[in-house]
Amino acid sequence: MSNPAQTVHILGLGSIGSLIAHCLRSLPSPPPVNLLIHRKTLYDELAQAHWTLGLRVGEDGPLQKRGGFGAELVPATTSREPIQNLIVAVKASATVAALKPIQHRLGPTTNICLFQNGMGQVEDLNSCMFPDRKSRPTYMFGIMRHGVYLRSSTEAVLSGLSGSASIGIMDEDGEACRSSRQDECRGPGSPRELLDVLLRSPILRCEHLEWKELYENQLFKLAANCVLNPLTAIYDVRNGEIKSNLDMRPLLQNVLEEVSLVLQRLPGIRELPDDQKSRFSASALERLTMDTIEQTARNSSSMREDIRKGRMTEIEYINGWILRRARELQIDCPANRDLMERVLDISRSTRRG
Ligand SMILES: CC(C)(CO)C(=O)C(=O)O
Repeated sequence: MSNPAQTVHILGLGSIGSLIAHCLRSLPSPPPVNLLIHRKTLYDELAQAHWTLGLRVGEDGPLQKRGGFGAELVPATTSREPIQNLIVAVKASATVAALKPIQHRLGPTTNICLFQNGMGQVEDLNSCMFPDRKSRPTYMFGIMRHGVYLRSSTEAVLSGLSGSASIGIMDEDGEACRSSRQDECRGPGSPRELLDVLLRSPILRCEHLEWKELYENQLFKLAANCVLNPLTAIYDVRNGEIKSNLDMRPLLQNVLEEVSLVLQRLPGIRELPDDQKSRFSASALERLTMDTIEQTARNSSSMREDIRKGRMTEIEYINGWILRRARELQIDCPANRDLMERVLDISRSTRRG
């Protein structure tokens, strides 16, 4: 990917966006990486850091700096250059607002890879920005299982190397690139080319999953986020403390029991044979969540960080998404509702204060 048309644009420089930007610029013969920045203060801070981003592996690991980034201040940019590859790492709730100013640069040949927590963003993008099927970009999804947080706007901390990521490609029907379209999927500027670049990073440890498997993994990650994110935000603790805190265990189990009831009734899951559906049982989700807690024990979750920094959280795309599906399926989910309300209350008071 040395052709400037193959530039990877990154929208959102929180912990995930910074990690991906850093990993891409760490590759041998790295692709051009262009940072699309909304906040003038962040743009100025990066300019002061001579357009470098730092990453520490482990809290006390050495600071590894990477540079050579392009950058555009999005609201002010006059560029009309079409965007071929876009990685979206803004908060789920900010997706449409963040993409609107660059809408004229996106089209059916754009590859948009969403590296976000939560579910429902593609539905939002399609209804608000791409109502016409023919104008829609190719969507890819990334699931991030790394524990990573920002120590400052130009320094990310990866809590360890035990995390991993998964990526998959949807076609316009919501299915993976079919085998008959593999060539189309692999050509220059194709989603597969973007995927191959991401797969090369030894730190990201990305695996490629077919759509069905990716969708299931999104739901597993969502289940873990439904407990980990709100609990760490409400109790103001690091991820690992959930495991040792016995008070939180019953709450965790109640939330996952409701999540399990909802997930098992979703299209694509409810048709599965019983032995495969059992991967969505409450006890299976609890085991997966415990694994995530262990792998990211030293991390401060994104929701806890949002609350501490007085920013909006993604709760409506995590527990909120479960509650919307539950309403359609007429399943009562009091534990999820309660967690969401508590996070919204704390968020309102910290954002006011
Ligand atoms: C995996 C986990 C829970 C890591 O903290 C995360 O996704 C987050 O913080 O949002």
